[in-house]
Amino acid sequence: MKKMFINGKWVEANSSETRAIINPYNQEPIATVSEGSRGDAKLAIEAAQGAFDHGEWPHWTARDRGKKVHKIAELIERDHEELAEIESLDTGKTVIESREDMDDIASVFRYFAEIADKDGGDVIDSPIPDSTSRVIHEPVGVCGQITPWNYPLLQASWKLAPALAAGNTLVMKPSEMTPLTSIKVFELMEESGIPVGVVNLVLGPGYSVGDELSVNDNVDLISFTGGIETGKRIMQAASSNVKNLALELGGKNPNIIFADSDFETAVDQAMNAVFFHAGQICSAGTRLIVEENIHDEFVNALVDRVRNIKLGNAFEESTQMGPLISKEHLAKVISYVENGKNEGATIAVGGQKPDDSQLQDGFFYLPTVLTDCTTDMSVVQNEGFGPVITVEKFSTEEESVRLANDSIYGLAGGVFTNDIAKAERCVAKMRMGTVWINDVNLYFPQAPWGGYKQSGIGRELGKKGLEEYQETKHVYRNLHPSPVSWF
Ligand SMILES: NC(=O)c1ccc[n+]([C@@H]2O[C@H](COP(=O)([O-])OP(=O)(O)OC[C@H]3O[C@@H](n4cnc5c(N)ncnc54)[C@H](O)[C@@H]3O)[C@@H](O)[C@H]2O)c1
Ligand SMILES: C[N+](C)(C)CC=O
Repeated sequence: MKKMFINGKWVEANSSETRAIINPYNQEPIATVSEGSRGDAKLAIEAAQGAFDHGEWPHWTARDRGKKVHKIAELIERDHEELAEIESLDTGKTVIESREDMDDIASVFRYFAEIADKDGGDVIDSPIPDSTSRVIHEPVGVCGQITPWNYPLLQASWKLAPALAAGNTLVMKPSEMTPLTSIKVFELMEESGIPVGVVNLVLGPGYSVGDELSVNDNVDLISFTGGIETGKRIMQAASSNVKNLALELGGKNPNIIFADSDFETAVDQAMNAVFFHAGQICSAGTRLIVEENIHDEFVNALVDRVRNIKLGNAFEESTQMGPLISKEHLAKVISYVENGKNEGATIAVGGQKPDDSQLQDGFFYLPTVLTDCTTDMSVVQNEGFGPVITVEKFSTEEESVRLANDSIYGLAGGVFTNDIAKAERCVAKMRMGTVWINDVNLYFPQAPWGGYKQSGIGRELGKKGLEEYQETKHVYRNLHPSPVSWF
């Protein structure tokens, strides 16, 4: 049985409760893990608080913290294949995708290890004679970190690496559905020799463990990645002690396809945008906005290729798309497409579970293209988080951007055109945290990631990703102290 990591020890839940973790490809159990509760979260917060208030970690030099974060990267690189296999068993995503995730994860630890000691603060030109003024960075304190099931370890790495590089202590709660790679990385962090109490892992549900991290007065920062409704609840809970707050929420991401784009590339990337990991990606390009004079040709080419996507077991080389995460999520995707149909969308391909007898034990849904879509439809406005793409038409550049921005979300989007001036005009008007020109779904540690509008607050990755985990202190020094004699 897999346990939780609290104050340097692997422990069972106080209640002794457990949870079975299943493979979404065939519903077979792959592990049993401890199921923590509010009391376990409180113990972990106490441990993190002790390590912050009385431990050595926040006082290590940034260079030494960087070395430790490099060590964690080295251990992840050593166990790369094992981690990738666990991630695929747990999520159903192809092992090729999981291997790429593990490369990205090691790079994230390397990046924050590198920049840990690169910004020692600023010297200010003080406007007051005979004084000095400087700005320094300090860790925020105890960080609560809550992660989703779709990219379990990748999203964890975006939180763990900067929090550690900045000198914080932390309690992480992974999704109850996919905790296995997070457990393994906590084993690696223990092996790296990180001081006791600095990193703590509590497993269990959001309503108890996640809520305790959000509401507890001894947590100084809550960093959450997940759905918009949960994000709103966490924001309210975090007001209890005015916590620092970082929210990475959902997206309903448009790709604008102009007639002058490279046709084959645009069709190919429209598929990459949405069918990786069966569309269970926050930045999945689930909305195609296609110039009307190529609309029909584009849809035909897309549908021809979508028909041939191979569904299957994550571990077979020929598999291009795995299952959805759970029975409940499959039911949500089915009803999402049904709603689209009822609102007038046409199913050009897909729109049902596969017939293939080999896929009946998994939570599979066929890659789906919905045409005749308009911006007011729920399938165009709501995040479905499945392998479903909607197609809308536009006739002018101005209209394409207006449609793209017609959303409560603002996570990411794309523009496909060979007219670079046109692309830049669109980019300037698109209200999204990331815009790709002639590409989709790219992210790397050097560039910040996050959303406009209801897609979130704050940024992960890049220099800003470290700053989320730092307080800023102004230090003013009077070089000639003497009475002011005001009173
Ligand atoms: N913006 C990004 O970078 C990004 C990245 C990955 C996923 N996401 C989003 O995540 C969502 C899918 O993930 P999900 O279904 O796991 O999301 P979710 O909101 O259901 O759960 C996310 C995490 O929050 C916990 N949680 C649930 N209720 C809670 C509560 N009341 N208090 C505290 N924690 C609680 C869950 O246990 C889980 O660990 C999608 O909307 C997707 O777009 C966003
Ligand atoms: C942020 N990203 C793209 C890695 C995963 C989103 O679900």
